[in-house]
Amino acid sequence: MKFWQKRVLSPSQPPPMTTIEAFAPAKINLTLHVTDRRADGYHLLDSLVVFAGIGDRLILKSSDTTELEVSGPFAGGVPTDNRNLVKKAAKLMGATATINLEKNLPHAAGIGGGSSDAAATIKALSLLNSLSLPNGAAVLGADIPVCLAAQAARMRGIGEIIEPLPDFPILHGVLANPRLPIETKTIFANLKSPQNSAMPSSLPAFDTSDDCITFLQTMRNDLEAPAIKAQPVIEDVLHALTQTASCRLARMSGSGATCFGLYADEITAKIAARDLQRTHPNWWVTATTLN
Ligand SMILES: C[C@@](CO)(OP(=O)(O)O)[C@H](O)COP(=O)(O)OP(=O)(O)OC[C@H]1O[C@@H](n2ccc(N)nc2=O)[C@H](O)[C@@H]1O
Ligand SMILES: Nc1ncnc2c1ncn2[C@@H]1O[C@H](COP(=O)(O)OP(=O)(O)O)[C@@H](O)[C@H]1O
Repeated sequence: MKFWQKRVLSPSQPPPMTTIEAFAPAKINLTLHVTDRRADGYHLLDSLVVFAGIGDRLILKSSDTTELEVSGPFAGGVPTDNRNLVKKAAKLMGATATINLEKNLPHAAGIGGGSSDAAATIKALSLLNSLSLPNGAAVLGADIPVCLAAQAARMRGIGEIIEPLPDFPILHGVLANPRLPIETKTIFANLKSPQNSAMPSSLPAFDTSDDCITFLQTMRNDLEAPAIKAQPVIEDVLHALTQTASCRLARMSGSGATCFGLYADEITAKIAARDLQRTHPNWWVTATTLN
């Protein structure tokens, strides 16, 4: 018997270690219309969601136990115990792994960092262990279904109804966060009225990014007002984005505090990001694609 045959056939031989890298992009709510509140307190949403070119990065290695190490510029304050959505995702999958999470996104920031990490973990563990994707992943959070889709989509219900928009144009944006965490629950609780108009039942065709921005200008984020009330600096972020050269639209994402500006092209967005970072050195500012 050749040595390699022996290795394959020996039952005492451990399986070869398998490693997978995963990208967890930031989620951006281009619109966020809150249309009603359910009896259980959760709100019905109508939201146009896209994903950024920037995000967290994960490395998962097969292991008999789950260990999580968090590194990166936003590691501080992220729980590494069972409260971390990555660990919750592994538990939901019934799988174990050694996981390194490089936290590049600010947390509690309205850009679904934790949800995107969890969705990336679910997909990576399904590949590592030949498991099918679970149906009930939404138990981990309302943003999990859209983060599993990880593509431009209209999101409705409390987040469980996902309609992918495959031909969505690439937008060029700037993300800006004043480095103040915001608790999603508090912002929903401070909403004046849960009953607001939905987006049009059928969305227009977005042939170009320009078509899309023109449409977005007529839409809203209903959580903007309660978020500004909780953290008035958000108004400064929106104002500063609006003031950048050639900004076509400035709006808050999710429950905040991250806001985004939209621009006609990559170079305009990069110049806006550079200028905004110069005038507000303490904010987190980045230019990115969105789609
Ligand atoms: C607002 C959104 C918009 O995409 O984004 P973020 O600001 O979190 O990024 C999401 O709906 C957030 O999703 P997620 O962060 O997963 O929320 P969950 O953990 O399920 O819920 C946190 C709390 O937010 C409130 N909540 C959340 C979703 C929803 N449709 N209605 C709600 O009222 C509830 O009070 C809930 O207790
Ligand atoms: N992997 C994770 N990354 C970031 N935050 C996490 C993670 N797992 C759990 N959390 C917790 O979830 C909370 C919300 O984080 P995040 O998903 O970034 O915010 P948001 O829902 O506003 O987009 C944080 O305050 C943090 O304590």
